[in-house]
Amino acid sequence: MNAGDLTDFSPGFGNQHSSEAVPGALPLGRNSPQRAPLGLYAEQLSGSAFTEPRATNRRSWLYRIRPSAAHPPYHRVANGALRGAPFEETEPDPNRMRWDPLPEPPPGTDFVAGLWTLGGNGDARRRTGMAVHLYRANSPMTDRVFGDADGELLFVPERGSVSLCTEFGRLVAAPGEVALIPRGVRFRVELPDGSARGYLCENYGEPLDLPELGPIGANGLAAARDFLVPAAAYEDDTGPVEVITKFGGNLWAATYDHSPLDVVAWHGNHVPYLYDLRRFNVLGSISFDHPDPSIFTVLTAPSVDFVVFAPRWLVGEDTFRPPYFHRNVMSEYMGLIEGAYDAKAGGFVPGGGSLHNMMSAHGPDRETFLRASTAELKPQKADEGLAFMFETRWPVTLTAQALNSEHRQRGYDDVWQGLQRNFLV
Ligand SMILES: O=C(O)Cc1cc(O)ccc1O
Ligand SMILES: [Fe+2]
Repeated sequence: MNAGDLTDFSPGFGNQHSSEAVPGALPLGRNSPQRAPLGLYAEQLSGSAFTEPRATNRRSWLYRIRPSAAHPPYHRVANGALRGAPFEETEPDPNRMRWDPLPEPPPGTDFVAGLWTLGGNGDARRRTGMAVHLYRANSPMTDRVFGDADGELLFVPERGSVSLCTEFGRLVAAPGEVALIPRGVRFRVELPDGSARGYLCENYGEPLDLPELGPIGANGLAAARDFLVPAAAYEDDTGPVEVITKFGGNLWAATYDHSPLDVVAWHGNHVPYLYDLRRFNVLGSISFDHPDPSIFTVLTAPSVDFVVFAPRWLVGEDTFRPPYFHRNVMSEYMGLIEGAYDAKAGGFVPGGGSLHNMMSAHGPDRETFLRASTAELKPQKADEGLAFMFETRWPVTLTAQALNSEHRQRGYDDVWQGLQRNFLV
C-alpha cells in the first residue's frame, strides 16, 4: 500500500480517529442521537472495560446501515487447522524447533480455510496469552466475513499482499508491512496478487501498544504518525453473507441477510491500522556489544511483543556482532519476511519459522559463530533480510500438527553441533 499517500488514511497510533464515507453521516457532539444521521444505526464496539483508565480505554462508535444485532443464531463450523488457547494437545516441549514453510494449500483456499495454528499460550477465555498462526490463501473470501472475539490479530505478510476490507474501511498490507485488526472487528481478506502467505499473531490479552522510549527520548523506534488508520468505506445490498466468528477458540457462523461491512461512518480508538516496517527507526550500539533485541520492539503488550530485525549498520568494536548465545525466560517465535537472518547461515527461510521456548539454549549456529568470531570488524551494513519475533512471557505449547508436521526440521539441533572446545587452559 502506498503509505506515502495519506489521503485515504488517518495517521497516528492510539488517536481518536474519525471518518465518514458520506458527508454528514457522523453525528456531531454526541454519540447516540435520538435518530442517527442519514437513517443509520449507532453502535458502540468496546475494546476495554468501560471504566478502564483513559490512557488504555478503547472503544469506537460505528454508524451502520443495519445494526450488528440483526442476525440469526450462530452455529459451530469446522475449525480446520485453526486451534485456540488453552493449548493442551501436546506437552510443553523444551526442545528448539524449526519449520520450513507450510505446503501450498489446495486451490480455492481462502484466508479462513487456510489458517494453520502452530501453538500458543494462555487462555482465550481469560483474555490472556497469545497464539502463533500461519495463513496461506489462493482464493479471496467471497460472501463471507471473519471476526475474532478472542483477540486482536497482527498480520505479518511474507508473500503477496492482503487486502483487508474491514468495518472501518480498507487496508492493503504487502510484505514488509504489518496490519492489525482489533478484537471483534469484522473483515474480509482479498488477494490483490492472487495468493498470499504470512504470519499471524493472535493476542488474547491487553492490546499491543507502542513501547515507552525512556532514555531514548521523544523520538525513535516506531513513530506514532507512521501508523495509518483506514478511511470509512461501506458495502450495501450485497445479499447474504456468512459471518464467521472465532469465539473461545472455535469457529461459529451465522448467515446474515446483509454484509456487516456496512459502516458508513465511525469514530474512536479501537481501530485497525497499517505500519510499514521500513519506517522503523532502528537504534543500536555505536560502541561495543550486541544490544538485547528489546531495542527492536515495534509494539508491546503484556502477553506478546512484536520485534523486527530490520536493515541496520553494525559498528561494534571488539564485539561478537550477531545475536549472542542465550537462554531467556521469554519464549521466542521467529519468522523471516525476506532474505536471511544474521544468526543463521541456512535453514531459516522466508515463510518458515523457529521456536526457542523458555530457557532453551540457542543463538548463532556453528557457521555463524566461526565466521563472526574471526570477521574483520569494519562498519558493516546488515541488510540481508527482514526477520521478526513474537516474544511472549509464557512458553509456547505446540499444536499436534506443528509437532508432527512433515515440514518440521527434525535435525535442527545439529546447527549447534561441532562447536569445538576452544578453552586455552
Ligand atoms: O535470534 C534470536 O534468538 C533473537 C535474539 C536476537 C538478538 O539480537 C539477541 C537475543 C535474541 O534472543
Ligand atoms: Fe533468542
